[in-house]
Amino acid sequence: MVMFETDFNLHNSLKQLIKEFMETIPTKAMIMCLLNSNYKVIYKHGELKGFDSAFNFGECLATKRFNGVDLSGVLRCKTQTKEVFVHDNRRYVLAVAPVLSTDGKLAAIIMCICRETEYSEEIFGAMKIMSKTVIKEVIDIQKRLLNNYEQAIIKTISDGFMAVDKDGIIRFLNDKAFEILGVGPEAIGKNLREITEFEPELFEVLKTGKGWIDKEFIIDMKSKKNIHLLKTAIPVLDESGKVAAVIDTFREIKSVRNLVNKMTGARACFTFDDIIYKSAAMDEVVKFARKIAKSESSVLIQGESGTGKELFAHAIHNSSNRRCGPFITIDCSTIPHDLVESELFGYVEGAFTGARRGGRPGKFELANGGTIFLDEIGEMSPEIQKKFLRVLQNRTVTRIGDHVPIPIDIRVIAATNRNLEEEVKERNFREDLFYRLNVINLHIPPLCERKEDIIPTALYFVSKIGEKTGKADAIIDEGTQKYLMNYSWPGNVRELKNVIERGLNIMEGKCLKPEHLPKRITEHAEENSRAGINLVNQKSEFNDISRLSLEELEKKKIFETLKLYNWNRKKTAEALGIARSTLYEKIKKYGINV
Ligand SMILES: Nc1ncnc2c1ncn2[C@@H]1O[C@H](COP(=O)(O)OP(=O)(O)OP(=O)(O)O)[C@@H](O)[C@H]1O
Repeated sequence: MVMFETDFNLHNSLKQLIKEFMETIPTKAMIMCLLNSNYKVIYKHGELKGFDSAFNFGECLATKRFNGVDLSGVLRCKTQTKEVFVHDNRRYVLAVAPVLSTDGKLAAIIMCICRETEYSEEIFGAMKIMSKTVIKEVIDIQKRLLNNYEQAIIKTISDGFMAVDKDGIIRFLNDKAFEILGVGPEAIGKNLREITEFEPELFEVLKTGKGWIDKEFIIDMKSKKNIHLLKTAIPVLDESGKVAAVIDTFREIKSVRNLVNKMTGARACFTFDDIIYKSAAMDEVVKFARKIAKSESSVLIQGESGTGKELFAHAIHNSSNRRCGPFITIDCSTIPHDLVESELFGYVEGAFTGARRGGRPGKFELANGGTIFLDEIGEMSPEIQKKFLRVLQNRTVTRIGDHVPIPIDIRVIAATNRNLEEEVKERNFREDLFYRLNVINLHIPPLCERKEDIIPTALYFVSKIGEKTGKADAIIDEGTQKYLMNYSWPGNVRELKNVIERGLNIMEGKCLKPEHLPKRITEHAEENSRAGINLVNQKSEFNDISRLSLEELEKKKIFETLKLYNWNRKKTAEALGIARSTLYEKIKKYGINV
């Protein structure tokens, strides 16, 4: 861009000068033109009989000859020259003044052709002045431009910027570099070794001329310890190809991570406003979660699959003081066993004097300054549980292959649909880890225990999912609502969401009807009514919800087992592990039609 502007300025200035000069010349028998560095005529002033028509300087000069005059010498020597030549039995003077840029390259050519009788040394002198004046002017512009650009770039880049000369003397530091390295302007002029606690690898670059791009370092400065950086070092060579300086740009890894998190979506998307409920049970859970969101303590969220554990984890993070930090999710059930360690703790590539070069950070490091959400924590292997406990105790992680702990500042939210207390009893889950995680416990009740939430949540999904398909104002008819209420929702809110999405996809009008529901829901309701279970009409949902739901579950279990064993009571009693007489009593109690 700078070059383009420079050429543009150069050519414009030259055109102007040629024009002004030609206007002062009384003779008409003269042409002065400007050629670019590819020998193409870009400007022509004046007239010369016999040369005007079909006169193509570009072509002539492409062969570096003009009317038999060999110009290659002039252009090669890059000095101003003139020759006399004959055209149509007349003698002409051809004068050429190359315009050279600062690095000695051909930037343009001023060329003049005139009858020998019209020629004067002033013309030649003027051409010389033109080429010199302009180039000086342009160089000044170029310098000014470059200076402005450089300053603007260096000032505005969010990276630290350091220039070190061939002896390792710091020649330049920008404001960001002062901030990151914890040094002041007095560092300029000092040897790099004086401000670091190790032999800086930049000396290697000065020695070998080999730089690097985006390498990770943890460095200790005299003024500041443990700076975790991503660095790029570019050697600057002099004319003879020797390393004259190194330009070192760097940024703090936390800012790199913030950027990565932003780009890769390692953010919590939901807030408490996204949690839909009407039930008193859920109201209590949400109120409690809002209260503990600001705390720094670990949270263990328990609940069946699809009840919204992840949703709560997002909402807690977004209401916490860490909301601007990363939110990193680890699904402990899906990371391949042999990758768990490197995923969680990261690894190093190799170590070298003073500074440590990193391989890849683990999820704990990525979560630094934010929240780590460990989903399905119950699936974590005992070996990893042990290592994880150490991270929580020491608040540091050590990358695989390294021995230096990296301090981390994270809040842990874990979730499971297992009964973790039972897992502890069964020795599948470490007790010490359980207590560390279970500082705050949140239990999300299954959807079947909070029937008042079914319809509001279903309507919410209609408007949310319907937005994309133009069915946001669809209604759920009464019959459909009854089916939804009578179903037991083993997949909880996730299942409800899927059912609504499916229904919206297959329905044609504006009303979600029973035929738009999956068979398992309508059949289930019919079975329930055959079993004498009518969940919708149960009046006392509020009075003693836990007792009623237990009974309801028992009734359902007996009905399903009877159905499974083709209404054979002996087999059913055996399968349920109860006496046949007890089974008869229950069938009678619950009014099941067998
Ligand atoms: N109360 C709610 N209001 C609105 N949407 C909800 C609610 N509860 C759950 N959802 C939605 O249901 C789906 C499942 O929720 P989520 O993934 O949080 O459940 P989970 O308990 O973490 O499931 P799993 O144990 O299988 O990981 C998500 O799309 C979520 O947004």
